[in-house]
Amino acid sequence: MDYLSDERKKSDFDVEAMKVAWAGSIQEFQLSDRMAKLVANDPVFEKFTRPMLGRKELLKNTLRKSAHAWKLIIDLRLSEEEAKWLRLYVDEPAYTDLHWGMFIPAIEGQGTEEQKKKWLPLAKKMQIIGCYAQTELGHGSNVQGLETTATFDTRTDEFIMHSPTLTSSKWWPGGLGKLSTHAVVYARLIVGGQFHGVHGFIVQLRSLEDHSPLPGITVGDIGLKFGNGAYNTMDNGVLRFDHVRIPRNQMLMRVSQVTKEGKIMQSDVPRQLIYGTMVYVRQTIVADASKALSRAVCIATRYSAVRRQFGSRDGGPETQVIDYKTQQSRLFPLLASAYAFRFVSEWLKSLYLDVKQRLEANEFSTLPEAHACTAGLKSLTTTATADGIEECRKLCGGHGYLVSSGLPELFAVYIPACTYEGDNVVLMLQVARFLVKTVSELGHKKPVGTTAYMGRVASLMQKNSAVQTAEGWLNPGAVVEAFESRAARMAVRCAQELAKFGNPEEGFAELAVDLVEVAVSHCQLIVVTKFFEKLQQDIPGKGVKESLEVLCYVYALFLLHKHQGDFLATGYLTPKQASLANAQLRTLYSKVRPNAIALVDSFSYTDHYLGSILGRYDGNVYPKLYEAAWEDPLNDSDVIDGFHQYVQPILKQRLHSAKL
Ligand SMILES: CCCCCCCCCCCCCCCCCC(=O)SCCNC(=O)CCNC(=O)[C@H](O)C(C)(C)COP(=O)(O)OP(=O)(O)OC[C@H]1O[C@@H](n2cnc3c(N)ncnc32)[C@H](O)[C@@H]1OP(=O)(O)O
Ligand SMILES: Cc1cc2nc3c(=O)[nH]c(=O)nc-3n(C[C@H](O)[C@H](O)[C@H](O)COP(=O)(O)OP(=O)(O)OC[C@H]3O[C@@H](n4cnc5c(N)ncnc54)[C@H](O)[C@@H]3O)c2cc1C
Repeated sequence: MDYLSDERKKSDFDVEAMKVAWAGSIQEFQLSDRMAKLVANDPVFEKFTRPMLGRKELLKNTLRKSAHAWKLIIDLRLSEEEAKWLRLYVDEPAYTDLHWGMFIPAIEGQGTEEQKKKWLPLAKKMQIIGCYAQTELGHGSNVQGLETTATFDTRTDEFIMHSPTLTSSKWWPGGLGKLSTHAVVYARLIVGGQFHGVHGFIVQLRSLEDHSPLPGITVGDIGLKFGNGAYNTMDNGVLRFDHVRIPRNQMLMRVSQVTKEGKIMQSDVPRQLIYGTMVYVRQTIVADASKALSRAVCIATRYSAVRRQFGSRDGGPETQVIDYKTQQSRLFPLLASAYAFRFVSEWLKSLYLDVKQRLEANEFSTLPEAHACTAGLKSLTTTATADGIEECRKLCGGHGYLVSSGLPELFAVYIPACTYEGDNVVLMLQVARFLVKTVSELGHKKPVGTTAYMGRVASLMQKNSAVQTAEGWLNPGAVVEAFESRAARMAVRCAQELAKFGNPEEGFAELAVDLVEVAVSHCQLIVVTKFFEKLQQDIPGKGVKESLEVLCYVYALFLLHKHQGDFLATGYLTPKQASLANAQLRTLYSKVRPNAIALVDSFSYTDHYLGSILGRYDGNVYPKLYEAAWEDPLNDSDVIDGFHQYVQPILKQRLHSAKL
């Protein structure tokens, strides 16, 4: 029985067409759908018991799933795209993520043609397993502060990899702890006693015969992480080198080369390319944010339609909690954010592919913008998603706290995204630097791309909002101009404050909090703009574009309401205009309400992928929750192990003293 069928009948758009809009194209939808079903129907990929497994059992289970996934990739001759979808739906972090997601891209981006020819075939056939060993016990954010050394020995034509201090121990790399045979290790290049910056080196860590660590290498797992199951399926590791020698040609040499004689040769490739793998991964993390948030929102929306509380005076049905305005004001902006992040990630992927092509042709002019966009959007979307998943847990009341709701594990697995691949504050400060530089160059350099609006800074500083009515806010021009003016005014004001400092670095440190706010406002502008640009495209299907339009306004006006202090303080909006935006937001929530279930159905998630009793497609929540309780190992027997030893004596003592 479908307990949500009445809800599904309320929607006024074509859900199948929306599924295609969400996926990006019919081909992408079919591909994703095929992989989702393949995983859901395969018992090896069962995941309900995962949070109850001990660490060793858990990791072994992950290895079994990874091996099975690899066998499917080979046997079914899956394409790279299909393999990515398969990985998504298997839904379990594993050492293979870092192998495919960072080790291989690092070699592709920073290796010479010769190096790529040697290492990539081995890696792509998984004849070696690699990880990305950058972070150390003492430094993660400050990459230039890494302490591991790679000292060139001209006599033997080798680098000596060494960990000179405790804090130089590599710490955190996924896949390093127990599985990797190789790593791209980031270390200080020392030639002729001189430091020449941090570079990547391919280092073999374990024997390809018996997997034991090679001489001079100490390697292991760093221990349990937050939550049950969750990211504990990953062997994040610690690694130390004791004067380990590697051949010279294992330094990744696309950016700088070291000759046999110990000469450093700089190519015309900018140094920043050493950070290139991070640009790639940050871009994929934005896409992952929309997936994680949409998943949490799907659970919370379906459950909010099933759950009833209060409101019945005559014995009739109580109110569905989704009908409370407060519930809508917390849930619908998250639903809109999931769609907004999906579309901005689509745009970011195209920006990245363009930059990648240019980099391959040694054209580097767009790298700074790509860095600012990937860093900023990674930071913005992961922060909102982590907070959003927790909000979804609260939207599900007490039952949201049960592991069977799927939300605790989703939260635990997701939150490190705010830290890995760059701490979110550190990344926003990178965006701020880029914006300050853009403002300082306005006189002689025309800003392009996502900062093009800065070119109209004079008019953005003068013109105020013309909105007079709540309906006036349903105008893309009015909304985008509001976000542009806020971002431009905040950036200019910050640049003026910075100019008061004699030492710019001192000013940057002192004004860091304001600078982060400027960066956030710029990134929100990007997301809002890209959502409106998406709506300019041909989006087929009855009512699909109209529903997306409503979500786009919800996203933008929710942000405007949340940050109205900025809009008011910059003088672009009057308090009346801000309250008109809020009134419009309430109207928009009423428009979302009948479509809410259909909008989450459009994600096309299987019950397996959602992994949530509260988010079941059929809404059959209560019987399934009740059933699941009895499957808990504690309910295997009526009297629990330990009772006779530890509890009964206390009870008996009470009986004894009661008699007294
Ligand atoms: C087939 C199967 C498929 C399977 C698929 C599986 C998919 C799985 C996906 C992968 C899963 C991933 C799981 C996550 C794992 C986490 C891994 C990590 O955390 S790894 C560890 C991650 N660790 C971190 O993220 C560390 C974070 N820290 C950093 O990135 C840096 O230290 C820093 C940026 C903060 C400072 O840098 P620093 O050099 O000290 O100082 P400055 O600030 O002065 O910058 C100098 C100049 O460089 C510029 N620039 C900077 N960055 C970039 C860039 N990326 N680019 C370009 N440019 C960049 C900057 O703009 C400036 O330019 P200019 O003004 O001179 O023109
Ligand atoms: C689950 C997980 C997986 C990971 N996987 C890998 C991996 O595969 N490979 C790898 O190399 N690394 C990996 N990492 C490490 C990760 O990339 C780093 O933890 C991350 O870059 C943050 O660096 P940090 O730990 O040094 O934080 P810190 O920089 O020490 O951050 C601590 C606090 O200081 C603040 N802070 C730091 N610098 C500044 C500044 N300049 N201005 C203002 N505030 C600042 C931060 O905002 C934060 O609040 C992983 C981490 C996690 C949690």
